[in-house]
Amino acid sequence: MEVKARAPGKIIIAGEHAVVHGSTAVAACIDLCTSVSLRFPSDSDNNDTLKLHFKDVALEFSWSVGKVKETLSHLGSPFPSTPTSCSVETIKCIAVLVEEQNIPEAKIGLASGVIAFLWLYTSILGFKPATVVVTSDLPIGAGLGSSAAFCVSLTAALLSFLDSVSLDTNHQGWLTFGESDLDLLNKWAFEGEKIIHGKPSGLDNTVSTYGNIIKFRSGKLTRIKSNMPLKMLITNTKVSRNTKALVAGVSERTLRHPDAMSSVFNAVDSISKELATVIESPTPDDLSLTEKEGKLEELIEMNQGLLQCMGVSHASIETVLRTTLKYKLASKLTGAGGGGCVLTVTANTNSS
Ligand SMILES: Nc1ncnc2c1ncn2[C@@H]1O[C@H](COP(=O)(O)OP(=O)(O)OP(=O)(O)O)[C@@H](O)[C@H]1O
Ligand SMILES: C[C@@](O)(CCO)CC(=O)[O-]
Ligand SMILES: [Mg+2]
Repeated sequence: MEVKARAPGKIIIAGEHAVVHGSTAVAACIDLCTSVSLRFPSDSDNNDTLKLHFKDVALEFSWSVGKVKETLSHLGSPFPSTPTSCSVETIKCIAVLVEEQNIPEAKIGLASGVIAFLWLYTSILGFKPATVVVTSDLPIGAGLGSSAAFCVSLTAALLSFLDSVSLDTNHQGWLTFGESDLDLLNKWAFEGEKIIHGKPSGLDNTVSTYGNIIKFRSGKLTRIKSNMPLKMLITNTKVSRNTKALVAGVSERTLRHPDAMSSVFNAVDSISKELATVIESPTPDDLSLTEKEGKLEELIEMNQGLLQCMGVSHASIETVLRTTLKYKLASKLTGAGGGGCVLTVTANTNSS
């Protein structure tokens, strides 16, 4: 039996990093997805292996299910309906299973994704042999939420085997989860993100799980209905970075300058809220569209300035900003920054 699940990546239109510290953020999913296929061997295969294949980075892992069980069975897995954090001790136990796989030094950054896989797999399905294959349209580690899309698509594939989860409505040939199951999916995916990111806000997994455009603050999402066309260009600087390290860097700066950083986070909160209002408000004519686009561009520029204050911009991002400014286009980094992707508003009525 084989199941295939997919989940989208995202752009953060406003509020990254500040959202980790309690500010509002606005994010939208994009039509680039990560897909996970999960296949159980037939009884006649007499197979005792759990295999994981990261196709995009050409890495294959395999474990004897007996060995995985020996390492983790004391936890009482599976506990699929109880999204549970992976403790530091358990991460250490799983890390031993990952170290045995001898990941080449150049790809060692992917190890946290493998730990997240083993935690989600064993917590939801227990100790069963299977082959899991991961492929993605998304650049990995570039700010478009590849880690969240991985956690959400993997969790969706795993949960689809539970009797309690009902998959019904057909959406473009894919079955979807019902509202209460989406909540379970999102909570488990968040546990995976915690292993990869350290201290995620939950924004990325939430927008990947629920889709469309959302406003998000302190773990709570509000769906947004856009009342204007939103045209954005995404530029990948191809400078690789690591979200966990960037988030930790902002927290350290916050410890050094608590008052100043608190003002920065408050300003971002106001920007995200105003941006959401602009997107949602009615656009009766071309004149109001031009006015709204102007506001959107200004808010994007202001958010970028504050991201610079947080210390997460990068020379490669500044180069894209200077280039788009030549064409009077507003840009900001999207995701964790430090390289990765830049978002540019390409307004409909901008003729310059
Ligand atoms: N297709 C994939 N194959 C294997 N591992 C993946 C894949 N997609 C994501 N990952 C895991 O996610 C990690 C990248 O996550 P990271 O949070 O640093 O970047 P991102 O999610 O792309 O950007 P951001 O968090 O800023 O949106 C990788 O190191 C790997 O562990
Ligand atoms: C940098 C950050 O705000 C977004 C990463 O896409 C981290 C998070 O919200 O978890
Ligand atoms: Mg990520």
